[in-house]
Amino acid sequence: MARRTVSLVPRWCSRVFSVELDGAAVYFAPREKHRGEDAPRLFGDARGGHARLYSLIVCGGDRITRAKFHGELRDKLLRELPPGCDVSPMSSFVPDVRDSLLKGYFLKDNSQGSSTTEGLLRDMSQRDPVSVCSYLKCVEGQVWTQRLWSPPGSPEMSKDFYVVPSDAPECHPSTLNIINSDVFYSFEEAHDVIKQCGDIIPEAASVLELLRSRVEARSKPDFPVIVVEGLDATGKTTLTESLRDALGATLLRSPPQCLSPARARFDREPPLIRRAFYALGNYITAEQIGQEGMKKPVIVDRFWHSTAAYAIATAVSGQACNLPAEGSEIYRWPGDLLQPSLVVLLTLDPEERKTRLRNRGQGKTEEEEKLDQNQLFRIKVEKAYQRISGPAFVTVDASPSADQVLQQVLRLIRAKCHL
Ligand SMILES: Nc1ncnc2c1ncn2[C@@H]1O[C@H](COP(=O)(O)OP(=O)(O)OP(=O)(O)O)[C@@H](O)[C@H]1O
Ligand SMILES: Nc1ccn([C@H]2C[C@H](O)[C@@H](COP(=O)(O)O)O2)c(=O)n1
Repeated sequence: MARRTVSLVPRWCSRVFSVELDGAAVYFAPREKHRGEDAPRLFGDARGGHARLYSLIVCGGDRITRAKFHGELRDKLLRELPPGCDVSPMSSFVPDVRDSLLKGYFLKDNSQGSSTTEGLLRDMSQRDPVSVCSYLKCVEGQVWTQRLWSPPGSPEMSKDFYVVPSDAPECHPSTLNIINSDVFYSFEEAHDVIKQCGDIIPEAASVLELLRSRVEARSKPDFPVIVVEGLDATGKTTLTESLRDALGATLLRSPPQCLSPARARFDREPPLIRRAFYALGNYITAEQIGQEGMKKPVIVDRFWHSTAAYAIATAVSGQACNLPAEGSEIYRWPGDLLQPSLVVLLTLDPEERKTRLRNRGQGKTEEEEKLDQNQLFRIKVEKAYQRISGPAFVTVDASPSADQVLQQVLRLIRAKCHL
């Protein structure tokens, strides 16, 4: 992936657009010249050619504003658009160029009359960090143009571009902005995001306060550090508590207890802010590991694998093959984060996991709910877990009895950590 960073003032004709329909992406590009290609069916399918089509791309403003607005935009559209409007996720990007992804929505307006939609678009284009384009069928056949939208009656100054189909890029567009927007590879990068949120999220101050006295764990702990990972209800709590007792170890968690009061608030925030919060949680836990690991073995319930794998699986839309391939820099371990001696990933047949969830009968977080319903998301989380590089990593089948799983993991720890 090229490292060039692209300006946020979009030059549409250097970009490709992608609209997601039923989990598959349709790619097209606005170009100055028309080379005889038909526009993608996305345009031709508009009812009798009479639907009004728009793209709304979030751009301008700082990254916190953009992230917050993108999170709110879909709700706003669904709430305020008249019946007969379809809204699909959309993005605009420069193929294979990092940080070039801008997110938004494609709007197909089949409603009677255009005043409600146009009123909403006018307000948004004047007030919000969003760029609105409209699409027009220009001649017979399937030739469409894209134009920066302006409210009816305003002097039209923008240029028309032909809409031509475009090939799928080598890197899936949703992977272009993952680095330091969904996954953070240093304390500083995550810290900067939470610092920038101080004005809008009161809880940010308490998180920053906890980090003020942070001492970076510089030396390797004397005792082994074993992280247990896995989807919810795979048996992490059961296993980590048994390991603590069997090894006389300290049991820690990420995010640590001290972040619990702020967690629910950050869980409601868009990925940029939410993932920065979890990333910082790992640094606080790392500090605790540094201290406890000088006295006895340390067992950790979730750590950086969880932060990265859930973030990547959420950011990458569509099929699991859209995930970056093994070896991608997206899966690298942060250079300034303590590496455990061993990471144990518990895997479980989805049906057995559901049975355990049902039997446990506790409330679920929104992300757990999504995991349960969405087989594809679960596959993406598991694949991402397995591709993360850095510390020694082993997968353990968690379907045998709790004691059998414990014995198996103890054997692995003894073999790999010389305990
Ligand atoms: N090996 C096992 N065999 C059968 N049931 C198990 C086993 N391990 C754990 N359980 C049961 O499965 C349920 C989920 O286990 P546990 O709470 O340890 O999972 P978890 O991974 O910590 O979940 P979460 O991440 O959601 O907190 C519990 O009711 C637990 O008693
Ligand atoms: N170190 C961590 C721990 C958790 N998360 C996120 C990932 C999921 O959204 C959720 C799962 O946690 P649980 O419900 O099992 O407490 O929290 C993370 O990103 N990093």
